[in-house]
Amino acid sequence: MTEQFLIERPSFHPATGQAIFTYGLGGKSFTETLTLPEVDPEKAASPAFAKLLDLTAIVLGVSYFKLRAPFEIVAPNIALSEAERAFAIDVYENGLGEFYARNNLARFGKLTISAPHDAEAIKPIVALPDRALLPIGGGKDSLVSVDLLTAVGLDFTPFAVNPKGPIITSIDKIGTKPVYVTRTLDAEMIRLSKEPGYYNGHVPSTAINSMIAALCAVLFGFNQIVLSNERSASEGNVTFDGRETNHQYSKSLGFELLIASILSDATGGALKYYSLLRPYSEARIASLFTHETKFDRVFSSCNRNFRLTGNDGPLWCGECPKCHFVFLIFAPFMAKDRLLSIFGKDLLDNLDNEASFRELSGLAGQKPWECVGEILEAAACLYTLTRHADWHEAAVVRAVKADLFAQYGEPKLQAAMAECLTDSHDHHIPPALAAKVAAYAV
Ligand SMILES: CC(=O)N[C@H]1[C@@H](OP(=O)(O)OP(=O)(O)OC[C@H]2O[C@@H](n3ccc(=O)[nH]c3=O)[C@H](O)[C@@H]2O)O[C@H](CO)[C@@H](O)[C@@H]1O[C@H](C)C(=O)N[C@@H](C)C(=O)N[C@@H](CCC(=O)O)C(=O)O
Ligand SMILES: Nc1ncnc2c1ncn2[C@@H]1O[C@H](COP(=O)(O)OP(=O)(O)OP(=O)(O)O)[C@@H](O)[C@H]1O
Repeated sequence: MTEQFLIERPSFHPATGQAIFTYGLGGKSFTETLTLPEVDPEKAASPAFAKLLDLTAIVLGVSYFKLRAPFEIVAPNIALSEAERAFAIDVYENGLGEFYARNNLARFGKLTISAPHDAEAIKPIVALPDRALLPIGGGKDSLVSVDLLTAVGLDFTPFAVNPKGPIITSIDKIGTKPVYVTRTLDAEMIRLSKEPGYYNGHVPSTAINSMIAALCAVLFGFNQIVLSNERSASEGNVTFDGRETNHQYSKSLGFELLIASILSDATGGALKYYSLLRPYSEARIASLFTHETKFDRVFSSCNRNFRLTGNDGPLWCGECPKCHFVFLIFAPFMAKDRLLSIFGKDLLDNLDNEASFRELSGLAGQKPWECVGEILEAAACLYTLTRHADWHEAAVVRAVKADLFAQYGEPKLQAAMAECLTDSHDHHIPPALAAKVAAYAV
């Protein structure tokens, strides 16, 4: 028989706040659990919540599906509309694009999802107060959103899945009571992913966290989920199997529009989902971050902090592409002593890092499989540093300068920097809020 991935109907238990998700693959059963804060059972009884729970089961399934990546997905007890089926396929194809590219698996356009048809996908409206749930990732981006929402006076509550390290310390500094969710993955899945005969790889974590946020929005009363995804997140890494694959796919604008529509239908139009930082490049976000110093000692964008088992090293490892990229985009805008005190060392004055900066700026290799900005953006920031009093003599800046100029030419680099600092109108922020934020973030 053809191998299938089975997604069972999930269950929710208001008394314990636990949502249980069960999956089947190759004769094995896997269970993932979410533990939410104390819940009003009435809120959990709405058709909107039932629909969101089913869709969450679909999205969380990617972690288990990827062990074998079979072509057939079956969900015999989860009814899906045509739009929801397309959403599910998008999550399992494009959301796992990096996983397929790195494991050389041709799955694009070949996956099927067999599930009953839901003819009434647009659910009755749920009453949700005008409050924002703000996912906090512990890095610079969501903290810039904190600053913007505070400035324009939109009431928000911090939200995190499996909070740890910089997420907790940043939320403590924000000083508003958060909503925290504990997510427990099946330990057998993690064990198997290191065994022969099984695959491992990247999963679309923003899609996962967003579905969990949607459950909380309905249970705890928030009419909007405000992401902090930058415009650079829409750029892919490599073309594989005829498609552009993107490490940050579920942070892209395309995915944002798709999930926003699915969440809106599930709640009768009550729940909005948008990224407040979509108009901005990473460089622009870095420049906005410099306005506030209170998070300097507690935030980190280094993903080593966010492993399931936590991090026993420094806040910034200083070795990964994400550390290098964030250092690079802060350098043009932040006082040098402040930047050095955040990172604890000068990443641009160490030739061991030259190859990494070359990859980030398109002078070698490919864009790293990491949460980093656009190639041209990195090149433009490096160019700015070649003319910056504090940085033009840094070892890496000197080492790459000639190649940078030869590859791009000064006019292109200057234009790219100007483009980085020009805000885009291609976003999905409610217009009145967008206007207020634009007036503040000049
Ligand atoms: C923290 C991190 O970057 N983890 C990635 C890393 O996993 P690693 O083995 O080093 O550590 P763990 O995260 O603790 O994972 C242990 C195993 O569990 C599997 N797993 C984890 C989470 C999950 O939801 N499902 C899972 O199956 C994992 O595969 C390990 O076997 O490498 C993995 C393989 O490439 C990555 O998948 C891990 O990435 C995490 C899922 C993660 O949360 N990453 C975010 C920091 C991240 O990359 N965010 C992107 C946005 C991506 C998107 O489309 O939304 C970004 O900010 O750009
Ligand atoms: N554990 C988490 N729980 C809830 N939301 C999260 C979590 N991790 C990341 N997010 C959210 O997912 C989105 C993408 O995360 P990302 O890592 O890009 O942002 P960040 O941590 O704010 O900034 P940086 O890019 O500097 O790391 C952001 O909106 C972020 O707030």
